[in-house]
Amino acid sequence: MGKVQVLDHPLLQHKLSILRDKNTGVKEFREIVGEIAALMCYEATRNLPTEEVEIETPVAMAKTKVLSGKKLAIVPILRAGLGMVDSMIELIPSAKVGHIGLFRDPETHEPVKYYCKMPPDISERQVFVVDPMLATGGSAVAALDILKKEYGCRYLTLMDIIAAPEGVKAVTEAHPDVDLYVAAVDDHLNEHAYIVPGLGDAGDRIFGTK
Ligand SMILES: O=P(O)(O)OC[C@H]1O[C@H](OP(=O)(O)OP(=O)(O)O)[C@H](O)[C@@H]1O
Ligand SMILES: O=c1cc[nH]c(=O)[nH]1
Ligand SMILES: [Mg+2]
Repeated sequence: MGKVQVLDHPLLQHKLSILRDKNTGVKEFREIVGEIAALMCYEATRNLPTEEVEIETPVAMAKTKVLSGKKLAIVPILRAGLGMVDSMIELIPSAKVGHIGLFRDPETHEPVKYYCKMPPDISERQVFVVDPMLATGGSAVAALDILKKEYGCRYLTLMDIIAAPEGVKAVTEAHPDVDLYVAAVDDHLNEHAYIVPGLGDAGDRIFGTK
């Protein structure tokens, strides 16, 4: 069973409150999504393997650590997941980026796939799938299905800023091997499958499309 970790660091909770505020404008919303993604990435990469290397500092020889193990990839679920990518790449500059385009059908709330492009060696990489919102879980489950079944990915982590309990349940049942990192688990979904209290439509607030 993958672990579900709710990252309740005070900095994350503070920034999340700004995102939730309906008066927060596009510029600040976008900046804070990036800041939250960086803080979450810091925690989600905590257990990456390291190896010892020897280097020469200006003062002496030193045995120090560098990242080892699998190469990394970041896979945003379009559109809203794009808002999390840049700040993560700043922390992990060697990561490759794949894209999965999914939108929720407004009537059925089922995910509809419209785009997919992955680095050629994605199956060998440790993949971080990112999206600000985990509502019904349909989009995240579909993205993880695509990565496993169509691309042979085996090492997957999911990062969402806000989750609904329904989404956490759907992902952990469909993909029990995948670790899930969220900054908050909210109360419930409303009749439009929006997270309550949530922050509204993350994609629209990042890109100013409403
Ligand atoms: O858990 P679910 O019920 O599937 O809902 C979550 C999905 O909905 C949002 O995307 P949306 O469909 O609004 O597309 P967008 O990012 O292009 O706005 C969000 O960014 C997730 O991808
Ligand atoms: O609350 C929600 C649910 C799905 N997608 C969003 O952007 N927000
Ligand atoms: Mg949207």
